[in-house]
Amino acid sequence: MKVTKKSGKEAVPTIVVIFGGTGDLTKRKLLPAFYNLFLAGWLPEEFAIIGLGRSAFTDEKYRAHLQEGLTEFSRTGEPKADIWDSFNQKITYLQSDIQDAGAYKKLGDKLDALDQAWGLRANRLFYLSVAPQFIEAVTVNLHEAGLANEVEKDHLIVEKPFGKDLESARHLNKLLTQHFQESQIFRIDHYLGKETVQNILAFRFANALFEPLWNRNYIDFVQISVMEQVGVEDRGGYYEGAGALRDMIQNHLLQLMCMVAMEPPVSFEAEEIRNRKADVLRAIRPLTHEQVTRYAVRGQYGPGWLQGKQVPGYREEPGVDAQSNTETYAAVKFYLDNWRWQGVPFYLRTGKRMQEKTSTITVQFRPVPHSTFSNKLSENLLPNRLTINIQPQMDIRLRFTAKRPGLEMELTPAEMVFDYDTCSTQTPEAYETLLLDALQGDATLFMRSDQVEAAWEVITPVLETWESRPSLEFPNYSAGMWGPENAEALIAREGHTWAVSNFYNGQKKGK
Ligand SMILES: NC(=O)C1=CN([C@@H]2O[C@H](COP(=O)(O)OP(=O)(O)OC[C@H]3O[C@@H](n4cnc5c(N)ncnc54)[C@H](OP(=O)(O)O)[C@@H]3O)[C@@H](O)[C@H]2O)C=CC1
Ligand SMILES: O=C1O[C@H](COP(=O)(O)O)[C@@H](O)[C@H](O)[C@H]1O
Repeated sequence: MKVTKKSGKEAVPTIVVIFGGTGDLTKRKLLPAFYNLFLAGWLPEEFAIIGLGRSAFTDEKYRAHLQEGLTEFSRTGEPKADIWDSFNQKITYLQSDIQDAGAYKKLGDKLDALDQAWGLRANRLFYLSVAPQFIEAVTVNLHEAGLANEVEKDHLIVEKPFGKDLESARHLNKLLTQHFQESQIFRIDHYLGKETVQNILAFRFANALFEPLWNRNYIDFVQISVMEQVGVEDRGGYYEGAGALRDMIQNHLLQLMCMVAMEPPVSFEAEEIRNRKADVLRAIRPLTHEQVTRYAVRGQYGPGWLQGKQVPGYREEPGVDAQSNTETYAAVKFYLDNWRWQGVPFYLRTGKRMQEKTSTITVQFRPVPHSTFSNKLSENLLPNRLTINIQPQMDIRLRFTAKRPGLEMELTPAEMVFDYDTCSTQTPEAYETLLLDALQGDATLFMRSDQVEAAWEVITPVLETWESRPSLEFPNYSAGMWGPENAEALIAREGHTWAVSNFYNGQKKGK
């Protein structure tokens, strides 16, 4: 077994209990992540997974069900028979209803039996891969059954959505902290586990080159775009009550903004990193309801064409109201009231059914203060720009201006690139990183209660304004476009334009 990337600690003997063990997330993400950690030698010898659900499975049938998911969804593909055979012996199933206190007695017996067999008290990681309405039942029952009493050893992972507004998030935090210490609770935001997202910390704080420029004196604006090609798929029921602002901006995009805007941490300790990120959220200038129309834009996709195929509009998707007011696109401009970022706009946008899938952070530097070159030559003089391509293209590229080789003085944009494709190591999935951190008790990449609440506070004026004024324009963009037209106006007001991914599938795509 290997030691951790951060502290040099080994993952200690652990039993993972998955509430929602028969659900989609377990099959699609959690089990493949645990399997790949096993494959790569990260799991301890004493390791077990207990899946829970109401569905009737024997241990054998449950393992076969998970194996199907592994074959379909794991980045390493179909598991090799001998490796799967040794891994699947670690998995058992407990048919039970979350709300039935008696089930926790049976769970306790299973946990004790494993501890006895191993001759130690293993750590316990309870994964709440269930709808939020079950959080109360799980926490109360775990507490009353005394199954998670060891603060240092027992942890809880809580999935999104973490509330649907500030009030419900506060309520959830209260429920959780009634029975658990904050240090035991890992609130997951899978974007923080993405390889390219973690690299923002390395890029910023392991290089002396960029930090002196990383402020209002040199940076013109920052854009964070998470564009998806998929529509709402079969999640209409959930998405109708969410929308792009709650589903993506409240969590993933604001977390990305924190990574870009945070002050240098003193150490790589979880609390230090999380404090610096919370500072960013607290510094975001609150929007008034009047400002929302100028600072935020919403959209909803209508029918359109994607990759040569006709696709339905959002209102035609299963589980969606024919008059739905839910936004599938959101763009917001934020300012930070602190010394570093005063006056620098941060543009955040996300949408479904976009022309391409591309998640990108663009940091645009100010233009040169005076052009040494003639007007004609300066036409090619673009401001420096740092682009962090998060997915699917994974790279960091810095645009600068160079002399085109030749006898004449001609300027041309050029790039310095760190391309993940050139690395020999396979990129782990976000859930692999996050689950390994959780196994090692490292909360750095998880959300603390104050961060979650601060993020809800930031978007509350937008949520309230949009909910109180249904859009009369929806649908206002066709599937396969880049979102509604007024998203261009939002940024054009400051003389800026949205950056399109300039490198995709190996093809250069304009400036
Ligand atoms: N799927 C995904 O890709 C993502 C999911 N999430 C979040 O993860 C959580 C789980 O999502 P997902 O797996 O998709 O949901 P599913 O609807 O696929 O699964 C729900 C799970 O909850 C279990 N369950 C429901 N009621 C009970 C009960 N009374 N007692 C015991 N078990 C119960 C079901 O088991 P059974 O039917 O056997 O009783 C099933 O295992 C949600 O909070 C979701 O928002 C977050 C990001 C992505
Ligand atoms: O949390 C969510 O994220 C996905 C996008 O995740 P990605 O890793 O594929 O970029 C989004 O589709 C979903 O609506 C949202 O709930």
